Amino acid sequence: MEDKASVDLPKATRETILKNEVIAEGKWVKLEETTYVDRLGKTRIWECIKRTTRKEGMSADGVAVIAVLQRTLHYDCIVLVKQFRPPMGGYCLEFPAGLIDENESPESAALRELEEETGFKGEVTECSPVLCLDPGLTNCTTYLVNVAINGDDCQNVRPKQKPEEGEFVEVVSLPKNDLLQRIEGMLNMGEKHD
Ligand SMILES: Nc1nc(=O)[nH]c2c1ncn2[C@H]1C[C@H](O)[C@@H](COP(=O)(O)OP(=O)(O)O)O1
Repeated sequence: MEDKASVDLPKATRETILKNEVIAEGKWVKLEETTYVDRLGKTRIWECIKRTTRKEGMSADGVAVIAVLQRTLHYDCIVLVKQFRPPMGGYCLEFPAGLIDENESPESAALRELEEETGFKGEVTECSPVLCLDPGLTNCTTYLVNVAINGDDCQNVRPKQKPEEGEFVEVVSLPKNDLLQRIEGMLNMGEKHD
């Protein structure tokens, strides 16, 4: 019998980028129009936001740090930061994060950003592959870096933040198990219960 779908559908080709045109550029980000050919051979345009800070050869723009604060006789806590985010017009609770400096490894960037934003010194336990967070909008990429903080260590007993100019960060530590339960609850939200 004839396979009708393969007769009716135009032949698919691989998508190709033709050009990137900068429409507007600021100090930190730029708006580009990307002209590409879709899988059916049609030429299309996509509006993209890119960071200006991405240098040639950099594997990702930034790091986000999943930091677990471990202390004797305390529940393990995830260290988060709360700060005003102008694009959101409000406060956001986030993993400590920041841009990777030139020639800096994701692990070093993670430990540096964690210390700057929270004062805690930690040890990297794992690093993710490069992740894209909003690929329909931006080519911005990040590593998720797991860090363990020994809260009993004297250098972590009274952590002192090292904020950059204009950076105002509040540290919020939440019990790891509570957070995991919440996430698990959210993942189960769509499931049927008897
Ligand atoms: N999109 C941005 N607009 C700005 O006006 N300024 C920005 C943007 N992204 C980063 N920055 C500035 C703010 C800081 O001075 C530096 C470094 O930021 P970093 O701490 O590495 O990252 P964030 O945690 O996302 O601020 O860049």
